[in-house]
Amino acid sequence: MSPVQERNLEKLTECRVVDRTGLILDIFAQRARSHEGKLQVELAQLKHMATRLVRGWTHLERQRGGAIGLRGPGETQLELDRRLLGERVKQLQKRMEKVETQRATARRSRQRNELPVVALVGYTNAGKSTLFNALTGSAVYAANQLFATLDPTLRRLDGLDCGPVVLADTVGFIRDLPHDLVAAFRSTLAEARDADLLLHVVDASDPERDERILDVERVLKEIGADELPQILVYNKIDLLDAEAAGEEAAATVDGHMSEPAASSAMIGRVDYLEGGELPRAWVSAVSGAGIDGLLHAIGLRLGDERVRAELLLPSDAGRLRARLHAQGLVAAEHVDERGWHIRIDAPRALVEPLFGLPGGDGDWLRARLLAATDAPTYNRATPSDLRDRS
Ligand SMILES: Nc1nc2c(ncn2[C@@H]2O[C@H](COP(=O)(O)OP(=O)(O)OP(=O)(O)O)[C@@H](O)[C@H]2O)c(=O)[nH]1
Ligand SMILES: [Mg+2]
Repeated sequence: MSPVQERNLEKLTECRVVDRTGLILDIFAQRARSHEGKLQVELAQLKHMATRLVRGWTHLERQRGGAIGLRGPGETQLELDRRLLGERVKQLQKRMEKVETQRATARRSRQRNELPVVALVGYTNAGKSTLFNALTGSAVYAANQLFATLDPTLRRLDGLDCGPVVLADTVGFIRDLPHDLVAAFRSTLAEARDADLLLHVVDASDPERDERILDVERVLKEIGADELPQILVYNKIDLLDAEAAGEEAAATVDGHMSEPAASSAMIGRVDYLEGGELPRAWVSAVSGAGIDGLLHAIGLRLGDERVRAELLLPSDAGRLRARLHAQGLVAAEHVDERGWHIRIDAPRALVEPLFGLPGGDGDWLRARLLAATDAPTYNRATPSDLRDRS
């Protein structure tokens, strides 16, 4: 090997060690399955390559012998590389925008169809896809590798107390997920950001699980999903020995428990803690322990976050009715001689902005909808109530 070759090899090796983003991207590239996932990875790789080009990553020149003929007058190899990269990046960005728009449209229509979204988030390898399978009874690719899942997978989940929901599996998080990567996977992570509930899956057998939880919280913050309702799901409890697991579960609930603490019989239970702490569920996605309890907890948690009511709008309240439709809140309606009977069933977050409507409409809605949520049956708002408000 010539000294030059040796130096290049050195540079390359060095670069693989320090280039964490590049390494992660390589893994991502091997795992991406869908069109969207592949686009995201290629885009991120090119952008990453562009930052290295600026620093003069000269061995690329030799690799791109075929492109020499494209070089414009007076253009150096570096400039050419940069231009070609820039063009490809632009092309990919345009395609990504299209895919993102499609995804956003699908998400909005799901909201309109009143299906709440429950997203599985968590550190890579925590068992999200396995849990996804256990919850939906489907077979999604799960493997003992980092980043087995790159593309979000969506399934409808029936049989919950709160009605059907959409369950979303997502890409695993890691410590210090480079900022560029968060941006690159924006549309995948948007599934988490726009969810109604997050199941934060933790590998209970991981000795570093507490740090992992903090790492995931940090990424959630970065994508603007840290304020969403969450259930902490401690998975893989089959790997904890029974006695230790019992103590663990007892320790987490010490002092705040609504039920008496017990032993390993607590495995598979759900703890509802006080003082703003997250509810915790203890499950094994592999053995199925605790899955029923988790399903029940999801139903309860989502029940809190939805507004359900029936309203009777007089036929002259067309403007308010239009607003309800535009916001995607109307689950069903029929009209008779008394007016429009409108069934509202929607996430609270979509309903609350309407409480600010002018002309008394907002106050009227607030009174009707919030009262109705405590007793989610028929709300006796009558046309005369509606006229009284002015
Ligand atoms: N023993 C045990 N292993 C589990 C359990 N859940 C998942 N695993 C294993 O953990 C590994 C990772 O599972 P995945 O479901 O692919 O993890 P993931 O969180 O989806 O990983 P990424 O998609 O890479 O983020 C696989 O080998 C699973 O079989 C569990 O409850 N018990
Ligand atoms: Mg997965």
